[in-house]
Amino acid sequence: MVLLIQSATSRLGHRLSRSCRSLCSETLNATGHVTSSISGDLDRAQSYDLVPGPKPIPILGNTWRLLPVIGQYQISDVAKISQMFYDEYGKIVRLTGLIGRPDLLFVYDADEIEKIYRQEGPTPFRPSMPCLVHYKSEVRKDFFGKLPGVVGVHGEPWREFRTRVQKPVLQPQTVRKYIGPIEVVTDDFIQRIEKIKRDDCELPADFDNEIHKWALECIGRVALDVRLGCLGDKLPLDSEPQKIIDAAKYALRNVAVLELKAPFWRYIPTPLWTRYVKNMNYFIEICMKHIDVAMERLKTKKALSELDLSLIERILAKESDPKMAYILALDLILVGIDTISMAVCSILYQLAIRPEEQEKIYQELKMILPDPTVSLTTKHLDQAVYTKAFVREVFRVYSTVIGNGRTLQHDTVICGYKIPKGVQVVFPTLVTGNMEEYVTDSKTFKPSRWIKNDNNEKLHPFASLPYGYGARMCLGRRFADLEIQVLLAKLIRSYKLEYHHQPLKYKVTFMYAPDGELKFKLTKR
Ligand code: HEM
Repeated sequence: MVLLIQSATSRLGHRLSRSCRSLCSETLNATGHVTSSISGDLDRAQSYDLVPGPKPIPILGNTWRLLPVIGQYQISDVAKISQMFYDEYGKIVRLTGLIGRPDLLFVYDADEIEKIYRQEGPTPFRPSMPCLVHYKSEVRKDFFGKLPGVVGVHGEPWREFRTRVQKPVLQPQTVRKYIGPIEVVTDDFIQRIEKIKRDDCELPADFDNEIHKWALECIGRVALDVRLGCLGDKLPLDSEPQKIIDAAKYALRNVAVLELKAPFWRYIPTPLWTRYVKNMNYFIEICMKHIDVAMERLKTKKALSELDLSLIERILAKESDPKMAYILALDLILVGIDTISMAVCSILYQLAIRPEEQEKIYQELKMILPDPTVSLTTKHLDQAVYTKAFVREVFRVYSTVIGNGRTLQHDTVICGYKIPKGVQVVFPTLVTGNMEEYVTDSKTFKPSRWIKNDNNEKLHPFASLPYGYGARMCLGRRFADLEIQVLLAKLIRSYKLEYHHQPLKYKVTFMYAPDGELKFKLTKR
């Protein structure tokens, strides 16, 4: 998934002097707190043109900085660029001259971020996934029609679709029903780990691919009511699971390129774009096939109450048109694989390089699950308080989705500047979550900060929002939390995780995750 940040990547070629830093930070440096307000007087606000930021070059604007060959910078620099913007220009930074898209405005002020989120209205507009928007609204308009889902959809069609699916997807009772199924998938994953592990207990260099398959298998269980079979041994090349793995891998590797580089596919169907469309068509085919089977099953199922049904069965039972279920499944699959698998790569890496933290988690799990073979329940997961705090701290320090954003739907005062409607505001969570001003002792990795905060330590609620905020907040967050908790409860309760190679750097491919071979050593406890 690509929440905004996207083309924000335009690279900074030049430096601005300190005198050009934004109003917000100037005010903050002088007084210790921010005085501007988005609800401030539009007439008295400073002109938008005065917002600091890198200057575009003629014709190519700022997009050139990502062009192959002449561009000096890579997609992987996004996180660095985001920090650089703040260091160079202050708390509000404007990036103009991006070909084929509106200006981007980076806001590094948690108070202003809070105000923007809180006044976003009933149909927040998150600028994201331009490829998917084009695919849904132009290429396959015939299929998506008037209710094209939630991802890449805005205004009333988004609100109506989200309202119709939100309750079952977010209801704790529905999500809880998946502890068992996700545990079964995770047991299979652990069995597979045992098979691929070398004699010295080291996992293969491409272990991230295995995590990806586990995420695919989990999402198949949630969104399609099916075991896709991605964790099987020696899958034939033309088997359905292998084809799904390839399609998901293709999306992971190429969508960032399509979306973050100059958007030529908007004007001509480049080979990469043609393959993208083929891939998406394949995902639709898979969703339709499995949901049609679920529908047939539902016809003969005797459910006493709504809660006896699976997520997809609940949607199917309520909607006259199965298309709602097809499209929901597609949306969940599209954003529910890379997010979770990259988050898990990051969490496992952090566990492996922080043995003391891992030991605390192991002790907690050992206490909750004296017998590691018992089936997990909600009660077990609720008790894993330190484990959850660890995950939350990984999200603060290494936010998997490095930022979120909104397209302004009316003129707004931000940090004392009058920002016109239509500008895309970026909230760089990765930077704000690590700012001392908002988080006490921000450079220290400290899970306990999420458990009790009785030392008056600062933890601004809008500095680190891994799942976004408000009406558009992550629809899959309860499933994401559940999948991560089940995996950690199973893996860390029974294995010691280590990493004995060169430290890995984090980089953005699509998500923010460690870059390199995850050759963990996994020893049975
Ligand atoms: C750790 C993993 C994940 C992270 C960090 C994450 C993060 C996010 C964020 C930041 C947003 C944007 C929210 C906003 O605009 O305020 C989002 C949206 C969304 N996420 Fe997740 N997500 C994760 C996993 C998942 C999973 C597993 C699913 C599916 C089962 C999912 C489904 C969605 C959907 C459908 C949206 C779009 C919601 C809408 O626009 O109405 N996410 N996610």
